[in-house]
Amino acid sequence: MATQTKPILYGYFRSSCSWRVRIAFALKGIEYDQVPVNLIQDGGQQHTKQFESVNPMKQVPAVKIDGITLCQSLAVIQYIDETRPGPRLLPADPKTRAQVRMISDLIASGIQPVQNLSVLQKKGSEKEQWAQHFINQGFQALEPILKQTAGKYCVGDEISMADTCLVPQVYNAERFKVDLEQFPTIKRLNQTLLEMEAFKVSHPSRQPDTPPELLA
Ligand SMILES: N[C@@H](CCC(=O)N[C@@H](CS)C(=O)NCC(=O)O)C(=O)O
Repeated sequence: MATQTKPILYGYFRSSCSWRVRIAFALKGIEYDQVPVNLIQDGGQQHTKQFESVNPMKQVPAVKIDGITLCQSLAVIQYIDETRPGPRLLPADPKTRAQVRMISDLIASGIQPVQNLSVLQKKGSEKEQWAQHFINQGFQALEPILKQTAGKYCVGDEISMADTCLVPQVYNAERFKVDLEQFPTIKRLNQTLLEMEAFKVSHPSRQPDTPPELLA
């Protein structure tokens, strides 16, 4: 059950997986503290012994909440959905819930891992082309699925975990110069969601560890 202590998010301003959790916290109106883990500086602070004791996967996000430490952004989001009031991020209806999980997993398991920092670091000068290729390939599948499921948001007209995954992935797509004109549904949903306060306050350009030159 919820305690008085604020959750602590170990994250990085530009990490799409951290942004998913920041969106969920904002949608639920949960106050939290942030501990920045700079994925680039000094060879990556995710590799320190200190952080390894928080998340042995050496990835962000990790969250300390209610006396436990959780990693894996979707597990965190589902935990806060199950324990906190506010908009349901996993709908009650089994069919729409399955669609929310399908879209979230498509992004979180099918797209983001192949363009993760540790993968791109192995690709050297090929990294931009590699990331662009796999995000593009993932979006080719995501677009027709979203065309079927979307209303105002990814699944119907209720905000959900799928939306917390979509916007950060589009942010990565833009970084790697994926042509979003090919994906009108993804583009429309992204624009709609970015208008929402929860997506604005959690944006990479507005975090405590955002470098001054990138602050919005
Ligand atoms: N499945 C994990 C993935 C976490 C992940 O890949 N995090 C990235 C940032 S978005 C990371 O920490 N990368 C560090 C690295 O590749 O060294 C989740 O959803 O939380």
